[in-house]
Amino acid sequence: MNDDHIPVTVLSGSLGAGKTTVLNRVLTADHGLDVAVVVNDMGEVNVDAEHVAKQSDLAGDEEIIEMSNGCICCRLRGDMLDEVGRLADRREFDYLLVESSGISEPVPVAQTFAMGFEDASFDPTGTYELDTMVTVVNAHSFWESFDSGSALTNQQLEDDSGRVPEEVLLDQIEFCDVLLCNKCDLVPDDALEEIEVVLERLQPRAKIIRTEFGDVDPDEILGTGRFDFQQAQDSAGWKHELKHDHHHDPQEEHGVTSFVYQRDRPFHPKRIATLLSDLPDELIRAKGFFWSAGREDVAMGVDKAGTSVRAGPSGKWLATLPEQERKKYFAARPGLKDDWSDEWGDRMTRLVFIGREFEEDALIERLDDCVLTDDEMDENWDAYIDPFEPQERRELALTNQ
Ligand SMILES: Nc1nc2c(ncn2[C@@H]2O[C@H](COP(=O)(O)OP(=O)(O)OP(=O)(O)O)[C@@H](O)[C@H]2O)c(=O)[nH]1
Repeated sequence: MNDDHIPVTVLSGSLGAGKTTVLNRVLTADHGLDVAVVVNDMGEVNVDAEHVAKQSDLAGDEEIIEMSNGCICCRLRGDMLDEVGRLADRREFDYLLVESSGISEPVPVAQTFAMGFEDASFDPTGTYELDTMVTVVNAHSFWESFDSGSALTNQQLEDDSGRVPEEVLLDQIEFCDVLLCNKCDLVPDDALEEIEVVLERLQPRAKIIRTEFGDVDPDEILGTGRFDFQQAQDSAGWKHELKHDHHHDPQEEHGVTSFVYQRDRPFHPKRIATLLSDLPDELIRAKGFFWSAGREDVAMGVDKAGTSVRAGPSGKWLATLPEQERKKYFAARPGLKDDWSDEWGDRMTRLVFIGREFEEDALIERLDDCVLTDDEMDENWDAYIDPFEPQERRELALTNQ
């Protein structure tokens, strides 16, 4: 921690998860810090900021900056920096707490503080230091979504990039240092254990803390020094499982299962597209890439968050790169070569599935039915219709709602 930098904690979490409640708790707690606050509301009126000011009974010299009519992860990125730059000029506070809107993507918000933003007049890197990324999870709606076997949230708002709340919530969970499992009073204890297992599977690095009405010890979210951009970026459970694909056997705990599906033969494009549009509802997360026969140029990415499924071209196979470039790539990433095949290079399938009470054997069998048969291996794959790349769009969003 740089002593002359102002530490920053960012609170994320879906709408109504309890971010403002946590913020108020922290502002009224006795931690000896002068905290300045940025509150990002999406609505016309800055309800939260008014609420915070009222509830926390802030003295006139405390600072609350309201950012509304846009999201600090996209449209208001530069504006937020201008504001915190002005704040820093006065330096009458020693901690900055940011409540992002429910639909803010955490990565760009973190990047804004950790690396600055090209369009902004203020460069935060000499003044601020990102200390802790906190995600508040609404345990009650998270749990209900399990039981309904469907969405992780039932809000239908899309953010500016057209992503649905479930995808954003998963980003918020997968990219954070501390997870506050809030509204625990509304959920029975055994369900809480299950929720924790799911959260751990999705995000093994984060510290998980159960809260009711945001009753967290401020030390758990202020001045923790836990944030590390690279670690946060690499910390998603699915990345962890892919990288340490030590266990292809399903890992089961409290009915929560995760496993890596890996095959070196391609899928039949039509069959895998059909399967991807009909994945079990109990699957909370699917992520990774696969080889679709006929697409020896690009890997297909899969991203399932709750009910939303996206599948489409996600990057060239390394095997398509010129020898020199490929060598450089491998040199920088030892260990990557382990899976290389003489015939097909890195063309292969590696998919991580995380779900609750779903029948993994049945899913594995269905996936295996999508893999090319011996006869199909000898066919002309170019004749297959590619459902993953329609004319106008590079990405096909398969949404099975
Ligand atoms: N039962 C229960 N209610 C809670 C808890 N935490 C917060 N609430 C209530 O849930 C509602 C939403 O809480 P907020 O703190 O405003 O949530 P938020 O995440 O800031 O919401 P947005 O700013 O709209 O995204 C409020 O009515 C809170 O009083 C909790 O642990 N249990």
